[in-house]
Amino acid sequence: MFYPKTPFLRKPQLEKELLKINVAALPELLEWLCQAPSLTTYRVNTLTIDPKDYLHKLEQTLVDRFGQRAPKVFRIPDIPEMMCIDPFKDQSSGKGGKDDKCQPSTTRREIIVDTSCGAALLRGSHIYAPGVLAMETGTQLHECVDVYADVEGNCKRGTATRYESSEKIFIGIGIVKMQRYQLYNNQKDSPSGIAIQMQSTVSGVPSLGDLSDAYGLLQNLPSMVCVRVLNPQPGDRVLDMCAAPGNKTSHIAELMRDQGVLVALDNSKSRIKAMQSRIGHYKCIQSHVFDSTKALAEHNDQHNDPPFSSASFDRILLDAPCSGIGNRPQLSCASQLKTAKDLKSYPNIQRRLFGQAVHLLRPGGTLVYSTCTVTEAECEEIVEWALRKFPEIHLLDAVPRLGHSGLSLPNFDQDQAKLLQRFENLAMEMKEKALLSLHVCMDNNNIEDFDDDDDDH
Ligand SMILES: C[S@@+](CC[C@H](N)C(=O)[O-])C[C@H]1O[C@@H](n2cnc3c(N)ncnc32)[C@H](O)[C@@H]1O
Repeated sequence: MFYPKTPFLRKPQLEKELLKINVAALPELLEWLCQAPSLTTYRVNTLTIDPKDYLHKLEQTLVDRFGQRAPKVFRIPDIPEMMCIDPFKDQSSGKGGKDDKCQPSTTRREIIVDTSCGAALLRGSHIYAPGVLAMETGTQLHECVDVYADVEGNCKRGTATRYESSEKIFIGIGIVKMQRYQLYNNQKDSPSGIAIQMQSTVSGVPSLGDLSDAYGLLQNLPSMVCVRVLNPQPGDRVLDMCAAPGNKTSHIAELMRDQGVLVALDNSKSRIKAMQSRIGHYKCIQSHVFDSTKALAEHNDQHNDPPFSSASFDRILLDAPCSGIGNRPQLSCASQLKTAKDLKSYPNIQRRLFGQAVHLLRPGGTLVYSTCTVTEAECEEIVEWALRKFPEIHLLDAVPRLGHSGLSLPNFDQDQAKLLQRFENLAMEMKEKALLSLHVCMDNNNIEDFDDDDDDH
């Protein structure tokens, strides 16, 4: 059964480039990137529900769906708003996020999806109507089908015959909820709704669909750690420099108990618009379409709208645009990465954003820098550059600590690297970590009016 060992199967040039700029990109890392994390995590909106009540609600949903085989839900003290579902917890079989019982059958008909849909299925999603690339003629309602992802990208939407390819990835087994005529024959309206309800996948992650609602949001563990490291408090003045779609923004607002000012910037008009419709009800959030590389005003007048005066924020989150290679599983490489030039373009914008953040942070404030990628150039090298460029800042331990240390570099020793967090595991023993991310806590404390009472860390 074919399963990729690198996300760069179709882009070997890019893989070569990555290996050049990232010594950590060993074959194990590439293989790990192709695999889905086994942990599913929800963040509870603590302004609308008590996490204990949400836990019971989630447990009930799992029992209704899976009966006695329902996976365990658990919480950890450091992030009480996080619910973790791990099908392999306390089990000796299926270790490492793989369900060996989920196998294809020559007697079942096939459904083909693209690799981004395939990745979502491995994390527990169902297949929605627009995602079905191929369904064989004669496929019946409620029929059990094998689902494959097309790595080559050659399968045309509406294909009615079996799609032959040596590089199609078996994803799992599903039940048909929509037939061909519903998917492809309707000229007027584009089809919507669940077309194939997944029963099981090779990742072993329960096929629950997305249970996000007003009480809980499907969100990866490192994203939650990131906001917990920022440690926003009610009444703070916080800047989220690259905010859309606003998943970390709403977490910050909830930890602030919706009290204080949370400025959310993003340079994408459509993404800010979508974010406003989702989280516009928080009183503390002020969102703007704005280029954060220009967020610092030339003159220090009072500014309510961007650009802002220097030292005007207690805490800043810089969740930077990045190459996105750490978003697992990567069945074929991140859609924003087309060429080696794309890969090399990110450190430049990350440095420009970082420079603005340092000036906007008040003395004694906290800055968290995070990415969802693995390259040293976008992670440790950015931190090493910032420490050299801005002697007024220094690293603080990123707590709570659920990831590993960062990587040490020639000018960035192990003691410094230990203060960072990297959610990546080359030894493969911690597959539950969702995506890769790196956090830097900064505290520019050598400025004269440093407030000693502010004991953030
Ligand atoms: C990693 S995503 C942010 C995800 C978000 N923090 C969350 O948790 O939901 C990076 C965002 O940076 C935005 N972006 C890219 N360049 C920017 C810039 N110069 N100024 C502001 N936002 C920018 C992109 O539009 C994108 O929405």
